[in-house]
Amino acid sequence: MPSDYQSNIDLAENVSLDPLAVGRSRCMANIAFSAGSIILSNSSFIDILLPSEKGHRCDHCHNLSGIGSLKRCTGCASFYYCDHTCQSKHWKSGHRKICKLYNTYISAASFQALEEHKKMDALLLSSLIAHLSSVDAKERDENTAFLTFQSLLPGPMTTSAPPICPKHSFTAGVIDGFYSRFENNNFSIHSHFNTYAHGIFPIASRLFNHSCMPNAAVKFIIQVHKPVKLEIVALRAISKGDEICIPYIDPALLQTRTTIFDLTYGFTCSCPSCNVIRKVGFIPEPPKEPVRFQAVCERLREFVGVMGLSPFLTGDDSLFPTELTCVLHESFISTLSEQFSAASHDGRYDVALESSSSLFALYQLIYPLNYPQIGKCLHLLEKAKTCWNHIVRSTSTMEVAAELKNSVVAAKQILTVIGHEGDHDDGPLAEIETLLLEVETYD
Ligand SMILES: C[S@@+](CC[C@H](N)C(=O)[O-])C[C@H]1O[C@@H](n2cnc3c(N)ncnc32)[C@H](O)[C@@H]1O
Repeated sequence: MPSDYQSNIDLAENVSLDPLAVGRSRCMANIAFSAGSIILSNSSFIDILLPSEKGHRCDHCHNLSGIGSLKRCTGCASFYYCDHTCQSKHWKSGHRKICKLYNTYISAASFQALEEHKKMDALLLSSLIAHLSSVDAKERDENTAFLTFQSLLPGPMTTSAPPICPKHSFTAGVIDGFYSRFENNNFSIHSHFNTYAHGIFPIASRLFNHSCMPNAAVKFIIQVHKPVKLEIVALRAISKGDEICIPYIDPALLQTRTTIFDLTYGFTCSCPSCNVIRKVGFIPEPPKEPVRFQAVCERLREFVGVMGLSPFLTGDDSLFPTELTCVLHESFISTLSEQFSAASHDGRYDVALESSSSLFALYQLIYPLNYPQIGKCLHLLEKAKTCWNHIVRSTSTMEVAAELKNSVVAAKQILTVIGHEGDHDDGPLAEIETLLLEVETYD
């Protein structure tokens, strides 16, 4: 068991579990949380880097280093560490059970035949078994993380576990039981909101249900020599007695998310946003013809400009105009994103800003307040950068300068609520600070 495993149960004392007929239980706030409060802090139980991150990050603490500066395990040459401290901790917590077998395991036909996400599950499961095999049975069976992991609800699929790496003494039934918890309790670990690893955080999994209009979100903290830490952050003020929910998947998957909940998690989402989508029923494709597409975008911006609270937050579909149902088609987001990127890249800043404003309007409709995807960029930081390019490369108006200021201030507010996440470099917040300095020259 990783000796650094830490779960801040003190913080979890501010929440409690309420029984539920569907999905066993839900997490309730025992106190009021202000926006930005950390509700839970929980170290990774097991985690695995994405293949693309191997050699860039330490396999133990995930610290990002320049290529060549990490120390490679001399046993397998496939795991990389900041230094002897990280290597020694990773060795003791399970790598010693995998090291000699790892390369044969990942090059075997049975592993190579797995789909990419199943390969990640197979590696996570191998890490779990390696952890469990590297401590004595008494210590293992009294470990909070392991006990909590075993208490997690299994996913709806009943597939057998993929081939795993270490030699062990668990029966196939026990391994399948572990595996049945992977699909619906697996977190994507991100830095500045870009996924770089997968991991299991049993206490967070035990506590938080999903909502497509969540009042909390997950972020990760990378600390040198320690396992990555998950934090649950309040996105807005949460009252005592409110249920606390996080998003399991991007709520912008407006059409496919129902299938994902059904197949991967085994539940039907009853959040206000899903209720509106159910009541809307058939979602038509957005018009292909540019003039009609632009008319839908204009109507969307107008509706969002005057709507007050989003119907996706209140669940009141009577507020949602029928002529806008096509904006819920997933191709609407991808079309606008492509328009925005292409126009921005080609220096057609007017077009880029209009696409960006439409995307931002859609995001205000379908995402809760302070949702990181809005602050992360694309629609505020990226928009601000486009405004800035517009200003420096052409004779743009005061209107664009005002839009730059509004975007950058709003992006900063969201990222301030979420707080720092991931790698130690300042990421999007640093870019915002730079842009804010530029904005001042226009005040
Ligand atoms: C990570 S666990 C969440 C904690 C879970 N409620 C428990 O009591 O252990 C994920 C599982 O919780 C249930 N669940 C999560 N969100 C739900 C929701 N919005 N409605 C119903 N069930 C939900 C599903 O069974 C899902 O597979």
